[in-house]
Amino acid sequence: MTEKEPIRVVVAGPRGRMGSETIRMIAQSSNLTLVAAVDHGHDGERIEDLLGINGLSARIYADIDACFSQEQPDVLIDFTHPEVGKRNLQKAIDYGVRPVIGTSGFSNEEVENYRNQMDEKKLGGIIAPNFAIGAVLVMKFSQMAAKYFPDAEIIELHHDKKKDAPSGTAIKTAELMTKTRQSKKQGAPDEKETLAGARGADFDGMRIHSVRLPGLIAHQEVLFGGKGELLTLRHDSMDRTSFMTGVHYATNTVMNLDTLVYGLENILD
Ligand SMILES: NC(=O)C1=CN([C@@H]2O[C@H](COP(=O)(O)OP(=O)(O)OC[C@H]3O[C@@H](n4cnc5c(N)ncnc54)[C@H](OP(=O)(O)O)[C@@H]3O)[C@@H](O)[C@H]2O)C=CC1
Ligand SMILES: O=C(O)C1=N[C@H](C(=O)O)C[C@H](O)C1
Repeated sequence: MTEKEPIRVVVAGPRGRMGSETIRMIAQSSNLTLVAAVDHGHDGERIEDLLGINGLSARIYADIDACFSQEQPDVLIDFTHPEVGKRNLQKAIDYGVRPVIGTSGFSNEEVENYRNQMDEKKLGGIIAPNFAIGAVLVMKFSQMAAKYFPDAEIIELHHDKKKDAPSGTAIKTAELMTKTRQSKKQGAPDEKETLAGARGADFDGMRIHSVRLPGLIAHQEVLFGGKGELLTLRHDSMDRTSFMTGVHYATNTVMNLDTLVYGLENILD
């Protein structure tokens, strides 16, 4: 019996909170192999020297074109910054590398554009605003609940190094809720903010609030109010390992896809 070749993975953002956790996950995986990393500095260095993980001799490239043409990876995993993630995804499509994108900041129009390009090439990939299984379940449960409770508010809470607000997860949750929630402007019709921003961001009349504090990792609460009752859905990522089951699963799954999927919920059984 022949052993299956491991999936050849490149990670963009290897020094980051998520990129470094992803590299630790790959190092422990029996069917993934890290062939290189893409960083905007540290060109030519080795991952083991950069992260202190013994035995990971994968090279770091500052130039993604050089990385893809020399290493010929199967999959790119990207945890960088919104603008960088978009550039890297486009490069992955150009080189026929399957993208697994965790970086936030993609609009529906952008996803559609990348999907059209990938459909033409029959290239599999995923953009997932959140790879934690519990967070994905909160999104799905919120979609169910919004049908019965159109009055809802999302509170997302993150560490104070996070660059974007609201979180990609909160936006995706709100988008899923619009599939079942009757559109309405919430709160008193004549409500007035005496301090700008007090009522949070407006998404189809529903409010999203972003909390940023040291000590937090990634958390989300969705509150649904009805006559005499309140339903609260909450998920907490206590540690970035919470995202790794989803990243590993997505990396395996994109090998058998021929389109771009938006959201981990679309590939879970
Ligand atoms: N989908 C999911 O489940 C999750 C998604 N995220 C998202 O992932 C992204 C990264 O988060 P996080 O790891 O916390 O952020 P970090 O800031 O810790 O990491 C981002 C890394 O990308 C590096 N970087 C910047 N430019 C480039 C470039 N051109 N090429 C390669 N690397 C580059 C940064 O380097 P430098 O600091 O030198 O600029 C940094 O090391 C965010 O968008 C976040 O919202 C986060 C957690 C879970
Ligand atoms: O920046 C983070 O940390 C996270 N970002 C993602 C998002 O914007 O939703 C996923 C998770 O919430 C952690």
